[in-house]
Amino acid sequence: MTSVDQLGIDTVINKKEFSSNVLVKDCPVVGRSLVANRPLAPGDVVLVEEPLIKYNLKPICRSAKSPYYSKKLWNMLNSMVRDVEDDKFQQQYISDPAAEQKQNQDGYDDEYDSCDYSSSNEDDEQDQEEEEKPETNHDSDFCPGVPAAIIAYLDIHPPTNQFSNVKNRRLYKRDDFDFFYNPNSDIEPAWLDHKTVKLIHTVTQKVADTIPLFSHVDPYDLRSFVLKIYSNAHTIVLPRTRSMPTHPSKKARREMYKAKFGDSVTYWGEDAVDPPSTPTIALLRWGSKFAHSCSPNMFLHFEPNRNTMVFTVIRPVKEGQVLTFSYLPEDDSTVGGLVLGGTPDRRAKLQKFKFFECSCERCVDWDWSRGITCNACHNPTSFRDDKHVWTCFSCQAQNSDDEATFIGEREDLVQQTVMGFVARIHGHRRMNESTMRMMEPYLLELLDPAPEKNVVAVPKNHWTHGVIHFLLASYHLNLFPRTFGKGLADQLGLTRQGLEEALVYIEFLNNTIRTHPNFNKAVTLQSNGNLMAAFFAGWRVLTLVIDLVMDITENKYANVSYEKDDDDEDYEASRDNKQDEEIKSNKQQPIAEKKSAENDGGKTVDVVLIPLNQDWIVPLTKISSVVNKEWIPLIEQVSKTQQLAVLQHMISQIRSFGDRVEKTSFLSSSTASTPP
Ligand SMILES: C[S@@+](CC[C@H](N)C(=O)[O-])C[C@H]1O[C@@H](n2cnc3c(N)ncnc32)[C@H](O)[C@@H]1O
Repeated sequence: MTSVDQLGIDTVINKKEFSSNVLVKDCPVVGRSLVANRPLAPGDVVLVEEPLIKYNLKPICRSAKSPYYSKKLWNMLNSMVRDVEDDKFQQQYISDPAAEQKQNQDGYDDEYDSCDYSSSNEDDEQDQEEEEKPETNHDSDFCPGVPAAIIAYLDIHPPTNQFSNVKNRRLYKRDDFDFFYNPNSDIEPAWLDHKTVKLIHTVTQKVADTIPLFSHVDPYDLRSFVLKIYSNAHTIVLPRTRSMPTHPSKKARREMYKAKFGDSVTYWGEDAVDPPSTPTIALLRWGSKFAHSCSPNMFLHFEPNRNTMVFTVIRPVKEGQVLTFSYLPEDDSTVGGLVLGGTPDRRAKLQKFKFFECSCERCVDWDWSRGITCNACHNPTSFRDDKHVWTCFSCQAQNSDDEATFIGEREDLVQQTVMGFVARIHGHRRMNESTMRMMEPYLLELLDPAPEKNVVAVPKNHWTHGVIHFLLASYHLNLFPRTFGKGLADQLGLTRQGLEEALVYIEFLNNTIRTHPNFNKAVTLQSNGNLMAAFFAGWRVLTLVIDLVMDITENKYANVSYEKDDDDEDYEASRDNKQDEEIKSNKQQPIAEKKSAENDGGKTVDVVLIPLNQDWIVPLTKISSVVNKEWIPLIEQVSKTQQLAVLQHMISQIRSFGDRVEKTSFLSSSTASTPP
């Protein structure tokens, strides 16, 4: 074991804690890694470090971060990557038609949008959507991207003449990059069979040979730099930079984002109130030495104000234990697809972009987020181990992949469909009207297919079952009421349905992602689960539930006294809410709660509460119980030293929501038990 001080800790901000908390060790399986030098507790900060290099994944103009960028160069590099990719794809497809389908399973982005649900008759809308496709298929922001890495290389080895005016350039030492691991085909020729490695080799050689700006570059050095970026760098999502004084309406919008924006775990900085702009690639000297785990013991966030990456412990770590974080994004922009999804998909992604077969505790455990229905006893309790054998925990029947129900084409189609909808609701794809209209019946059909279709229903313990409920909840609690009105949604029972769907999703996250099932107590393998991934994925649906409850249980007229004017259209329009009517006619008994007045310097006002709809009490109480009792105490421990503003804001919203559900359901039951 080696002390980190011996290897140089210039980039580390918390030098003292870092060198006392960790040691460098050659470990079995994960190789050279950082291990705990003493027992660590949730909330302990292991490393605060400044990136050695940082650049935009998709630069759009020449800037301090991309001084060598030009549109022409960018297009040239993208077309080189595309040519090599197309070439490779053609060769592979000619020799192996099955590879075409496999190719599409490697990523969860646009490829996952090719399923038949979008075969509606509105061609014009489809055309518009086609135009939105990015210039190259980046798979996801997780993929570090070859063109941006090639441009970033010029920061380290700048061209001599034309760019002598590039200012404030950081000077790198010759050996700055020797510290990083990369797959080296000179030592292991087998790397030449790896698709991404091969692509990087071909493109970097072509760049050095043909682009004058790179004529001074050693192709071998350029190639190993790009491979090092792929193997070691992190993606972070930064907010848009603000150079103008903030207009009050923008400030209000930022406040709204502050409340809503819970979607990027890689960016949890204190300014996380603006929507994110371009993803940024950051290479850390010491941060790159932590191993990956899909059930990690640390959580990584970026602090833009200090330009530092922070690694915080999220569960107890014993002395000597390998310190891990998730190389896969834990944020819910890839909801279900990666950290929430099945082991083969996570492993494929890590193999494709990080060049290793993941052997973390979750990947070698039973694949808990991919349960299927046993074809012998018909219970949804059959799971696959890392030897690819499906075993039913109810009747012990065993099956191979070929014999397992749902696995194969059906699973692929369901995954494509749900990820296509997720990309439209929360990703970069637009939700057009026809897609929205057919979303609900399509998803319901997946859960309960008509017998004549002769297809398997999505199994209860499969991650897509959870994500389908997340999508349905988003539809019933948000999309439908926004389009057709809250009153109609409520009248049709869709709000209650949405709350029940939200509960299914939260329970999936809690029972499968935050912890793992334990059907068979004799099974010794049991990974720890991923609290942060469950929390961030849950936030998307929680924010809808919280908004609904906080809005509908507050009597907004209680503190407003003005005479009704016959011409007051706003007043009339607001009367279509059934519950407001009931309050005004005093059918229900309001109680009061204190809250900070939003526009009044933190002054508190009395909020008059409205009893909770009886039908909603059960799902809401269950949601609140899972989140407030099982998640929040742990999240509070994690944020104890860092006090991350965004995390704090989420915690306080969830706490207020729990409080409101409790008070207004009490009010509802006391109203119900009062004789008329
Ligand atoms: C970013 S590097 C980590 C530091 C590296 N071991 C070094 O010496 O610089 C990533 C490499 O660590 C190993 N590794 C990390 N996490 C792993 C995991 N969960 N399973 C298997 N190998 C892992 C793989 O060899 C991977 O290519």
